[in-house]
Amino acid sequence: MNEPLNISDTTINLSTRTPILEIKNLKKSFGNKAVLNGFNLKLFEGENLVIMGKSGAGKSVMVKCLVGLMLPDSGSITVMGQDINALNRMDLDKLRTEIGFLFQGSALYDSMTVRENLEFPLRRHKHKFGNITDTEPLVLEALKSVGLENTIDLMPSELSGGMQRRVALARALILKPKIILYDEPTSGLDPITSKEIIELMRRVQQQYKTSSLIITHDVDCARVVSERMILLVDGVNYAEGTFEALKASTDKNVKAFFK
Ligand SMILES: Nc1ncnc2c1ncn2[C@@H]1O[C@H](COP(=O)(O)OP(=O)(O)OP(=O)(O)O)[C@@H](O)[C@H]1O
Repeated sequence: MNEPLNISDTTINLSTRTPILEIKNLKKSFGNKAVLNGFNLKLFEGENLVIMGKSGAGKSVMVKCLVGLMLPDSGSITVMGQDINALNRMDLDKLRTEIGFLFQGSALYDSMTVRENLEFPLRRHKHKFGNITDTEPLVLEALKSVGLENTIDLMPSELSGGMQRRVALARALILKPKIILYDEPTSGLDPITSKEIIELMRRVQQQYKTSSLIITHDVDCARVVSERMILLVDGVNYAEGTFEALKASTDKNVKAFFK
């Protein structure tokens, strides 16, 4: 296994921290095309970890393996100490409530109000909070954390693209996950709305004390939200370090990310 280029930064000390999510030696090929070639990752409690990779580098394949939508050829994924490939459906479903997702297309259900969209995960994962008869306080709390409590009875079509993404984040937060997985959280948004989402991601982390895995192409987003970054090149974690340390690197593959 190749060691990643460790662009060290003395301001972060990882040895004292516990990984909440760990990917070990993940491999996935399609035919004779190796997409993930022994990818490793540790997400520590309370950190914002950004993964950057060029288009086609295998970020989506990695996310699909992580959420159980795709089986890796080999390697392991451990979430809160549990190997996800060893879990039965029920236990996997339970564990999924500890991970909130904000995907690119984070589609809200068009035919449901904002309230109903947020109630959906509460009803689906009853085991987490029990059978809640009054969902309104939880719905309002989640909407408040994204600054949109006044949209509770609106339809998604009445919201701007940025507001829809914030509601989708509220829907991810309502189950109080320990980990949030953001896949291209700013894609398709104008620069001002992107900035709002980026600020919100920082606030959410402080308020909910989540650990976040953020997959993005957006260098600005990476600069603002990342505590640490991993650059995915040729199916492996090519380089790791803080944004500033990586940006200062003279390695040509690393420099290519910051042009
Ligand atoms: N189901 C599949 N069958 C065959 N090849 C696939 C499949 N899924 C992904 N690939 C291939 O794996 C490679 C990595 O794809 P992936 O979607 O993970 O890239 P990415 O890093 O997410 O790119 P982007 O930033 O453009 O979304 C691509 O070459 C893609 O064609």
